[in-house]
Amino acid sequence: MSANDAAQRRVTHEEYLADQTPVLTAEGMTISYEVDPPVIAVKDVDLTLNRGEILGLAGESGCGKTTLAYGINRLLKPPALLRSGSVTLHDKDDGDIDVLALSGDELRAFRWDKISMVFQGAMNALNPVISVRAQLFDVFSTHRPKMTKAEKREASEALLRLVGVDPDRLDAYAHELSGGMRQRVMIAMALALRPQVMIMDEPTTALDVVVQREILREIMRLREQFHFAVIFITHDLPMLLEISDRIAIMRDGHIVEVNTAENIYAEPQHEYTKKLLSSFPSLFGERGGFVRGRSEEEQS
Ligand SMILES: Nc1ncnc2c1ncn2[C@@H]1O[C@H](COP(=O)(O)OP(=O)(O)OP(=O)(O)O)[C@@H](O)[C@H]1O
Repeated sequence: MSANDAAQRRVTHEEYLADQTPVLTAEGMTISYEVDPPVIAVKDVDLTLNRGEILGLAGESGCGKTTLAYGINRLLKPPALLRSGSVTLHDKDDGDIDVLALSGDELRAFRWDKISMVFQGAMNALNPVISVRAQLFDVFSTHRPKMTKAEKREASEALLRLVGVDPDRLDAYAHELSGGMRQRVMIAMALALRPQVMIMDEPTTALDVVVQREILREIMRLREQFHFAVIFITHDLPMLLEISDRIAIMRDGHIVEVNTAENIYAEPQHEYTKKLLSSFPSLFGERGGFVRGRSEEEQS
């Protein structure tokens, strides 16, 4: 094989995985909604997230993506019920943590610190009547009680700068911010304690395309800087192909295929993946490259 061939050869999923270290493993996850009749939303799902990796979770509305994410982060509320499964965080400091065994206080300490979540529609997650400052301070007060007020202010300002929000917005309330800014503030909160895993559930879906792309770029840049891993949930497969290292395709509660983004695009194995890909005609034109690779100027 020539050097050129080797450079161009796509790696197989196995080759890709051989270079990776898992940060989160979920096994045998089955989650139901105990209504009449019960809805089994997630069916015997296994999912491994590697350190520093962006794993896209794609699939059409109602296939169980959000339910799986909530199950992994212990956010399920009745009538949702985790019927079976295990979730292990392979913590870089404390070794393996059995997430499902954490008690109330342990769980509060764990969330945001080890795994944080950016929800669909930040307006629901941010409290509209409390200032951005108070919400960021609250994360620090709960998890880093020794921090002084000055340290919290400094850290909060630095976080806002990181996500491209002017620190003078600290005194603003969520309802005074644009949708894009709210989502950035949410990302800042999720980054506050430098978690090893971030779960992002449709974090940019409600935003216009320009703001969406800006925020995706920020997420990619921050990931390079802080090496967190991301489970990125969306039904927008073209976007996932741009930003993800690997993609898991979910359908009707099952993960039907997982592979590197390149292999999912070039050699989809499952019929449903093929169908999903073909439902985005734009994929068969020139691919975007808007987040990775080319700069704005090069694209224009
Ligand atoms: N509270 C509930 N009671 C009963 N069924 C529910 C409830 N919440 C969700 N479901 C069902 O569980 C299944 C999975 O829903 P889920 O929200 O996880 O899907 P999703 O892939 O995240 O969809 P979307 O992209 O629309 O958010 C769906 O069939 C949904 O109707």
